[in-house]
Amino acid sequence: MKTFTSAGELQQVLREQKSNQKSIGYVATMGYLHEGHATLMEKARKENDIVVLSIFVNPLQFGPNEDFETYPRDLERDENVAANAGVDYLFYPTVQEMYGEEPSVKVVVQSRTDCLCGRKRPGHFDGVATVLTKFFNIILPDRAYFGKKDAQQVAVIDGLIKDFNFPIELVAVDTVREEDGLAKSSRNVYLSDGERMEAKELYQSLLKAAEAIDSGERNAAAVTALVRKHIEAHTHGLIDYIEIYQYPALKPLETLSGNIILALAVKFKHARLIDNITINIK
Ligand SMILES: Nc1ncnc2c1ncn2[C@@H]1O[C@H](COP(=O)(O)OP(=O)(O)OP(=O)(O)O)[C@@H](O)[C@H]1O
Ligand SMILES: CC(C)(CO)[C@@H](O)C(=O)[O-]
Ligand code: BAL
Repeated sequence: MKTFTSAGELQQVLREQKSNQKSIGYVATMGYLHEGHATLMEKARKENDIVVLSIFVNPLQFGPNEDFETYPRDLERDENVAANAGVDYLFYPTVQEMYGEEPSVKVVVQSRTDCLCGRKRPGHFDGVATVLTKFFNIILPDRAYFGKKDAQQVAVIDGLIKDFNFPIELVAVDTVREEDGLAKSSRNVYLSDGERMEAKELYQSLLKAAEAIDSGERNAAAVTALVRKHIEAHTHGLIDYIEIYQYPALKPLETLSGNIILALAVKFKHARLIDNITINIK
């Protein structure tokens, strides 16, 4: 595996690979890699000639009171995980390399952002879309791999790829979980032991809701109330949102039908966790 910090140098190497008809799979991350990330890389490894991984904690997608400064970082450890997962090229740019003194252009996402994390983190998806536009242009991937844990992000990137005509196949990968069901996340490292025990209840609450839906519950408010009650009873976390939408359109619905997403965000002391399930109601 070769690590690049220069966009120009990586771009040159990848353009040569493309001219040799090599297919390129791309995994975008903010680092502090875990098995969720490894699953994306391994899938990219199976489906492409070349695998590129980026590690970049993107300041544009963090709000002023969020955890940009304290986001966990460990390049040496990440290089090992990436090499073991079969990554060929690791791109690890500085903020200066990506944006210079100040970005002069940004991408604004116009739809699917007035709910969930888009509403709670104003400007977040503009930052995500801006940095991915740059990465897509630098890397020119054939396929790009993203996790369904960030389901709203997948929906927004789908729009970005279609609207800007990127010739990229978006591959959405199922959420990888700990044994007790907690979605793997770089931010889990900031949970105290007590919070870590409680955090498994997030997924349990979603499973409980899925059971209720399976048994015939079709009222969206009743389902979110059930999830709220479970989380309040079993954790000290602060609920940021529990919402249900059509997926991937992210349009509201009162009576459940078709493809839906039930998503939540809960704040613990030093970590805000998200999770979701999607269900196809026949
Ligand atoms: N548990 C997981 N299963 C599958 N994909 C995941 C998982 N966690 C993260 N990903 C995906 O990995 C990519 C990079 O995500 P990122 O680096 O933000 O990791 P993260 O663990 O989600 O971090 P955080 O939860 O702290 O935001 C995204 O496409 C994300 O959806
Ligand atoms: C896609 C991404 C790497 C863009 O910074 C980030 O939002 C993430 O890690 O999901
Ligand atoms: N996986 C989402 C990146 C973020 O929390 O900013």
